[in-house]
Amino acid sequence: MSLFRLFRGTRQLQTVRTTRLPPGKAENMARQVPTSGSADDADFYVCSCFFTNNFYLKDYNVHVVYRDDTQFGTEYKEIMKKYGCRTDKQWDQVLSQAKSELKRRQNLFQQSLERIRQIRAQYRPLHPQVYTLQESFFVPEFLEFVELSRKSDTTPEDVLKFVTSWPDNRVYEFPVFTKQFCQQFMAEITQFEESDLPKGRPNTMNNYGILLNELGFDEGFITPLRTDYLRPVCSLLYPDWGGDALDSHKAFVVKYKLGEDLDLSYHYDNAEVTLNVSLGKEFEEGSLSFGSMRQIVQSQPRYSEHKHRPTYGLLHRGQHKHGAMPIEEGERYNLIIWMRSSKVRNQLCPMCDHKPTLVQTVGFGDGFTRETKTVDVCCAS
Ligand SMILES: O=C(O)CCC(=O)C(=O)O
Ligand SMILES: [Fe+2]
Repeated sequence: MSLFRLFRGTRQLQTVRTTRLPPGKAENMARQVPTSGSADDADFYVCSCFFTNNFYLKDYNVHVVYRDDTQFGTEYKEIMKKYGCRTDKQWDQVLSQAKSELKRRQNLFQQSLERIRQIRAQYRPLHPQVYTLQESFFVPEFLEFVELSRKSDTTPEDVLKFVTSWPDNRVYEFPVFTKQFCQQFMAEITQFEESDLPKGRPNTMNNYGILLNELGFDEGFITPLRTDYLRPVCSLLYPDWGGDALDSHKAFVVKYKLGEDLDLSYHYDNAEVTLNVSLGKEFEEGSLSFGSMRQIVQSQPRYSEHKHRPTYGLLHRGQHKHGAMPIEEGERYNLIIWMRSSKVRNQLCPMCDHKPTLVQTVGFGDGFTRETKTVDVCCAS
């Protein structure tokens, strides 16, 4: 199997939607049915800014751009003093953190492939059935909501009856999974977390949490969840953010616990639309706080707080800035799906605000594709 397929697992295979098939059978079908060449079959890329922009300096809780030592010194030496980086020794540490972040990113894809190989060879799932999406994982309200969204004459107003909405900020909440599914899924994640196997973390702001593609969830679970269930909903709710053309994703679980990560800094996602489902376990506080859209600079942004309710999902625009407030008790696990639309991001990379410069990668990369020119047959002579 090529490295590319091993990494993404979705290039040639696609799950057929199954209704309550026995787990083993559903899994076999998911692995055998070839796709018919959908948009999701495209080759995906990262933007070259992945190797320069948005480097997170943990000690100072800031994101920086690092191109080389000279640019970095000119742009940041003075600014960083405001953040408490005052001595030469502190500056040397900052510089070395930026350089090691560059190295980490350069090695990221190769290391991820190595982890995937090792996990495939050595990990024995606790609940093999949770790797293949089945309708029994969903609550009936969610299925009804999706069913309605799939109909061609359904309007956004029709589906809003199924969600709690904050129309002024376009955040939507609705029930997604059953409690039983959430428990089994978290048990699976916990078993993996406690194993000795290597783990890829979702991003540099999270020290815990698991990348789901590495564990083998993309092919049979996240991809069909995105294409068959979330895309119809997002087509209606976010047509302006490529909701009808969400053709790749990055999916992971975040975890917060006293003594580990408690919260997540204010940020925006590298996504057009994000689904954030609260899985449990038991926790106090830890709400999601939304501010303004990335492109809008407000001196006093209005924040709105959204409480996580286990089994419920919050859907929001990726570039809607948000942060997770600290938990005060217990453990909180959330399934996060950053959904990307190449149609939107090929025009402007959300991380550098330029037309993306494509760099070959493996898997979904950051969801950019090479644009194919279309010929308008009416005008062609
Ligand atoms: O912890 C949460 O609920 C939010 C996580 C998040 O925003 C992210 O990982 O992008
Ligand atoms: Fe986020």
